[in-house]
Amino acid sequence: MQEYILRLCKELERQQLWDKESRLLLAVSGGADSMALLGLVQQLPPEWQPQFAVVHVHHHLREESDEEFRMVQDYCQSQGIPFFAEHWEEENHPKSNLEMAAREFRYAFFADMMEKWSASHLATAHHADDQLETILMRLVRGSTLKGISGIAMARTFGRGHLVRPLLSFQKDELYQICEMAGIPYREDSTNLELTFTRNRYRNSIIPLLKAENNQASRHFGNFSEDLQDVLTVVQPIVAQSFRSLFNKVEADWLLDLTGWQACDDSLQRLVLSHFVTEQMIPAGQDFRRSQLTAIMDLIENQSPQKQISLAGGWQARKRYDKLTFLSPDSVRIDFSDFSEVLELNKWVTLPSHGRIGLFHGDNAFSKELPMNAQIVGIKDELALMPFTVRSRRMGDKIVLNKDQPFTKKVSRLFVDKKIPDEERRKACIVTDGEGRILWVPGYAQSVWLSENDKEQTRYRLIYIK
Ligand SMILES: Nc1ncnc2c1ncn2[C@@H]1O[C@H](COP(=O)(O)OP(=O)(O)OP(=O)(O)O)[C@@H](O)[C@H]1O
Repeated sequence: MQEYILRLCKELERQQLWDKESRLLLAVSGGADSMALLGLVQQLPPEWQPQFAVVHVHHHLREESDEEFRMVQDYCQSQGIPFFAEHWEEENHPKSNLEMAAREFRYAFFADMMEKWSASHLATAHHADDQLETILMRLVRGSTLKGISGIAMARTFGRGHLVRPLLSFQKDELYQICEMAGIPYREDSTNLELTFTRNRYRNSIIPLLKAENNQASRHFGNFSEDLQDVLTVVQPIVAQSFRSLFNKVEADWLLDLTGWQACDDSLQRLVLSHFVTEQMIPAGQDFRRSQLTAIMDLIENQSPQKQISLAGGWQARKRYDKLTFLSPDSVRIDFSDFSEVLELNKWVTLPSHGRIGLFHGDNAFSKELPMNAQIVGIKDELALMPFTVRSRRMGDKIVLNKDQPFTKKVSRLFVDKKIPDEERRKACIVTDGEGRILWVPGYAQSVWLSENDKEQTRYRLIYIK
């Protein structure tokens, strides 16, 4: 045990994670990892032991959660360690993206507790095997440079710092620490329940890598540190270019493309990566590299006016020599003046959500469309090119019903269908060359559209939400 404690002290010194004046919150789930962290911190020599308390989130996801909660609580009570817990009640669980929501809830509580307890540091028990999995998963699915550098040993969080003192410890060693120090733990089932992809890596892929070289996780850890070192050194140069090229306008960011073109290609990519990881996505979350490529493509695209949707509700809008990154809040408002002509065989990304396209009437590629694709045929003889997709405007009217056509205000249509306000704002309108409203995708079809999408028409419109 002494050997492990010394190792932790060395790590604290090397990385300057905390000192005895710090106030430390330990995130303890009840698994071997975080219980080992707690055990180690308890046994730190006085020069490295800060004041500490335990924070725990009861997720109410599994029956065992109760047992874990009680075990951590009882252990803290018996050791005289302050213990703070929060419940994520079942009625607050979302239907999808449970893992992400659980994580957000957890970290919001941790940040809140840092305020309340005046903590300077929060420590989680991420270890070398977590690091290996994270880097591998991010490399495989495509991530930014910062993303593939893995879990950082320390970063700013809440009113202080989030630290991971066990990143150089292997999972097996954490089990050993619990056994040696007689610390109770429950099998880490949080992940088993929540992260299916991670589990595939953990159970199938990582064992193969470790069979190849049992020091694999240590080597990934070294790689992570090396890459983070490189990024730290390069960072000031990139940040300086970023400041000279990007301007913040309220919640949005403006990029001057003239200055951008004068910049070296490699620096462009680094600056963009810096922008998305530092400004667009919440700290600690990963960003797909394909998003970076999409932005580069938009910049280099011949067309002077174009816009694309990005992760997290952001939009990139190109207007000649300016590229605006619209924040999710601005996107909601900005949709009010959106208008784009539909070109044959091309998708237009809608600022609110989804995409819409104009295609030939044959059913050639219907098979490749997602299940939620909505397809309508345009009656050949009636609607006139060019077709446009735009946001709603005051006074928009649509002609409904084939047998007895009648005109209806689009706003009335939403009222009748009891569509919530935020949905109404996102709705789009397709018009023909005469400005007649053909379609309000998802809500109403005019008499200019065929009743049946199987009917032969020259053109079809496809909307994918
Ligand atoms: N319910 C919980 N209560 C307190 N701390 C927790 C809880 N769940 C996880 N933690 C902390 O977070 C660490 C990482 O846990 P886990 O791997 O389950 O989370 P994760 O979602 O993968 O983390 P991250 O998204 O931060 O990488 C644990 O070792 C522990 O310190």
